[in-house]
Amino acid sequence: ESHEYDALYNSAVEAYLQQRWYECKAEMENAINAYNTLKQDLVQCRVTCNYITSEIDAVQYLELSFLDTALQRSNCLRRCFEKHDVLGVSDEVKDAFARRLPYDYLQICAFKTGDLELAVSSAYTFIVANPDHEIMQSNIKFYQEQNGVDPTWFKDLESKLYQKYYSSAVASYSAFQWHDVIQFMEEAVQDFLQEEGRCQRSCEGTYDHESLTHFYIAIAGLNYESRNCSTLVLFTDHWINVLQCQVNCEDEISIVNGLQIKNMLAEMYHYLQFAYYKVHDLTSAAACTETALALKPQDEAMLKNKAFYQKQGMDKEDFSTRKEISSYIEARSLLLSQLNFIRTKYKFSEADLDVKDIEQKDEEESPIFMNNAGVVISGSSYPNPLTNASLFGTRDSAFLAQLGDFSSKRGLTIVMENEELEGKYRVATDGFLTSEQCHSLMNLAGVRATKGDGYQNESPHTKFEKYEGLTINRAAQLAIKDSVSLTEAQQFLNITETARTFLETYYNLQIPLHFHYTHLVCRTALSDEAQNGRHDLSHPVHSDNCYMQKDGTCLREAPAYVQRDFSGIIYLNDDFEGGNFFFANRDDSVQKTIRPKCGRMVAFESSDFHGVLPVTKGRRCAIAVWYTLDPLAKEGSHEAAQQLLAAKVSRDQKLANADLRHLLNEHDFSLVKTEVELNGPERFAADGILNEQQCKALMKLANQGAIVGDGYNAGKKPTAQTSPHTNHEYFAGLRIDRAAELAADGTVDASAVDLYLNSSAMSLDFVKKYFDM
Ligand SMILES: O=C(O)CCC(=O)C(=O)O
Ligand SMILES: [Fe+2]
Repeated sequence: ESHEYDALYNSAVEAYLQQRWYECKAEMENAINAYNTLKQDLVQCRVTCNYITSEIDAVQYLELSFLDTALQRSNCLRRCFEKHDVLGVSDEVKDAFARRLPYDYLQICAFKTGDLELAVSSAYTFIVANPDHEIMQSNIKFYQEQNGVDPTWFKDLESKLYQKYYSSAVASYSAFQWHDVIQFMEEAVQDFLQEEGRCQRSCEGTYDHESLTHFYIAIAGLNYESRNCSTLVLFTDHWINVLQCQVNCEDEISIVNGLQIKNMLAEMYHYLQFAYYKVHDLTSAAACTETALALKPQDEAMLKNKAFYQKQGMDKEDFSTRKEISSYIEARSLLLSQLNFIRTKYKFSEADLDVKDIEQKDEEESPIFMNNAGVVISGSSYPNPLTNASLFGTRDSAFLAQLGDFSSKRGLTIVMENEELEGKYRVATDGFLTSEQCHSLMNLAGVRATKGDGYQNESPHTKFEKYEGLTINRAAQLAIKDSVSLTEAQQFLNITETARTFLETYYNLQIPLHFHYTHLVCRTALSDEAQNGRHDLSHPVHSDNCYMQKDGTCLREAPAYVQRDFSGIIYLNDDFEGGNFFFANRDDSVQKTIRPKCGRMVAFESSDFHGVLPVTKGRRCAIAVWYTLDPLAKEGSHEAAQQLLAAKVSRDQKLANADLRHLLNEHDFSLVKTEVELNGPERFAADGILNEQQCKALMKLANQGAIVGDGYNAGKKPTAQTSPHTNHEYFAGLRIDRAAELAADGTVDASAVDLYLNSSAMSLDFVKKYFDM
């Protein structure tokens, strides 16, 4: 059956499809209004029913009294939802609204009916949530170029109050309207906090309908001793999701005009303290400074401000965190500790439970290792580009054929994919290298991987292994100096390029994938005796683009390499013990291991938790490549290395010419740059054509014989003009024929003129030989 809200939306879409523009416009506006009211009702129900659970203490989660309360709450919600008919909307329609699709339709229908203002704001509202939508981008451009379009029409119709206030406050700040900054920003703060509360209420959503009632009924029917354990795990999983969603709320809403604002709350108090200072309200300024610090401790600017206000005579009492924020922080830390509690306390029972998750862990010993990347940084995360669905093409038969073709042409075999590797974007592929190639790359690593390149000689991860690293750039540098073989360095580059194009193809990416960083790494076990008492990993569980938190989440924020989207590790050997790669669970335990072998690549989303089991015997080598979708973040050195090697090839080709080689050797000339480095055909740079002494002699010749205009005003008398190019310089020349005349009448040194003649002849010879003429 079709629900009321679905019907409204679908009928508007239908009108659009049938080009009934006026109806489309009216109905879509209706649907949008109805949906917004619905969202408010939904939150209101949760607020109303929430008091029932609000008293629950974390420890009570296991108690029956909690289940009792939960059941009451569930009933309250159900009554409220029924009253407002808030369940009457399908997931598809919910999704459409979440993606702001209605504004895409509304934009067209409004335009067709001549309502340019609504068309413009709809387009803008849509692009705010879909910034990469190309068609809408060009629509926006089109509207910008239309006559009679008012710039204020480009506004976000879905923008929340706090977003409007925030924008107004920032605009007032730019206009030095301090009182307005205060007024708007104070409103923005209040509404931000309310919105954060609404967001938290919506997090409780996923379970409210359908399964929630069943679930609570199921749980309430059991007594404490005989409770069904898998139901409890189900419940725990759900509750973790809810808490996690609530923890994320702050970041989730820290967006203005489609832009993520880092530490938005702290930022607001930053504006406030400044505005209060400007209106000479130092007490409020001090309080806002302290509040900003409570939200973002160690903020340098704010610490300086505090010192400044102290100097202005503000006392300790003046620096008190504002009440709304102290309670906000308190509530937030309670949330975090609940999340932590439920994650750790509930885990213990899992060992006794017969659930799928646990069975898998038994395949492999699953040691719990400490992760040493527990850096906690507050603030908002780097947005994950992979959430943009339009990034990936459809995996239809045409695509599969193309992938098959690509793989077979290069001798690649996909051996394990998402399903088997239990994740998203995970793939293991064999055949990237032949055993000769593996050999020669291991040789490259062995001969030249040096201390300080990529990593130190000592492993950054464990004292039980030695660590060698070689970056792509250094490999190229070494090849230039003939310290390593050019072919090996080229292989290093080529293999990463093949891997890159493979992943671009495999993921069916609609935009290019770039290198972010590349290096070759070998881990070697120290002696057998040295392995005694070893309990650590070769590479502790980590993520390649974010910081793992104690609570199992991951903070994608600098200084983590936030731009990394995919990781690919290409293995060079398997004749070592231990050293399996593994994907990790959120508690650092092993989820799935993969045995390295020559030519095998394992690729995954960089945020995935993973690590390397201890290498207990032998040497394990791999090429690690990180990729980014952000063209601005692409690895400069990868291209530089490619250039260097190409330059080397081109130079080697030139030097294959024996005449040129001879000339270079004979005169101590050196070829510095060729066409490749100079970015164009028939160009070169060479050193050593003249030595220092010769340069001095020619400079002296110029000083004695050069005159204004010579060479440029040939045949004419020197003019008053100082330089043919600029009025700010004196420009003098000495043609070779006039130099000869001057030598003949003794005005200049004849040997210098000889040198002038010889060196130009030499350069002619060089040019002829270089270009093989
Ligand atoms: O060598 C491996 O298998 C993984 C290495 C890794 O995860 C890393 O370097 O970030
Ligand atoms: Fe990694």
